Amino acid sequence: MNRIAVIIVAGGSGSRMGAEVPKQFLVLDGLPILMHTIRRFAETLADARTIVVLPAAHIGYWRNLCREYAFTTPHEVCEGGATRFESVRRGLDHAGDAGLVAVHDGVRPLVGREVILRAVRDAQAYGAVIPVVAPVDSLRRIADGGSNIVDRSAFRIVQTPQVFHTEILRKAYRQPFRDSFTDDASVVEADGGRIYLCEGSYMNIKITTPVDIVTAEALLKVR
Ligand SMILES: Nc1ccn([C@@H]2O[C@H](COP(=O)(O)OP(=O)(O)OP(=O)(O)O)[C@@H](O)[C@H]2O)c(=O)n1
Ligand SMILES: C[C@](O)(CO)[C@H](O)COP(=O)(O)O
Repeated sequence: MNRIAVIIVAGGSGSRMGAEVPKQFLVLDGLPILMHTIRRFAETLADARTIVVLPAAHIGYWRNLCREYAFTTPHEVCEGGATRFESVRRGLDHAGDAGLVAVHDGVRPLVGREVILRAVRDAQAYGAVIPVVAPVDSLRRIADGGSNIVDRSAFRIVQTPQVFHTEILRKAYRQPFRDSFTDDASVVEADGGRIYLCEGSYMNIKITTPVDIVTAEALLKVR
């Protein structure tokens, strides 16, 4: 396997969660969310270099949390930016000479070993791989003051880790930011890259609003 760098982006403010601290620091089953996430990768990719991107104002807070929870899983810390795009770009500066880079949301603490290994294996072959799941609800497009049903089989819900050959991701992240860059795949695609899909997991939720905390607590019990 190529050497791999894991960039865990946790530089956001968690505005939709509305908590007193950014959601990545909230405690889930006795441990801050971000520590669950880092552990999942350390357990699965023991030799990977792990870079954790944090809000500049919370780096000291994180170091205190690590002491408080006696969290010793190895990781490097770097300062994030105003957007996820900027945070990933800064994380990439720390990826060194790894052949592959996996970018994962710090707020997806339930990511499983199978999804991580599948994305990494497929990225070695295809260069740019993202995990997805099929929507389980009906979908409607809002248009012209009304809405129309769309064919849900034509859509997939996108997750992380998104894994790339490092040179593909580095080149893509030299582009100027666009509002359409919601994930790493959108950045690579805008640079002319082709994105391959692999199977994600319905367990791999992104903690975004308070209800996700309740869901994640429940899911942790069944793992
Ligand atoms: N400037 C930013 C914004 C987001 N992220 C990270 O990208 C991931 C996915 O973003 P999201 O769920 O939108 O997190 P927030 O931006 O923190 O949430 P919100 O949009 O509700 O403010 C999170 O792990 C978040 O910390 C980041 O590293 N740097
Ligand atoms: C990267 C991501 O988690 C893939 O689903 C998602 O695009 C992040 O979106 P958000 O707007 O930052 O919540």
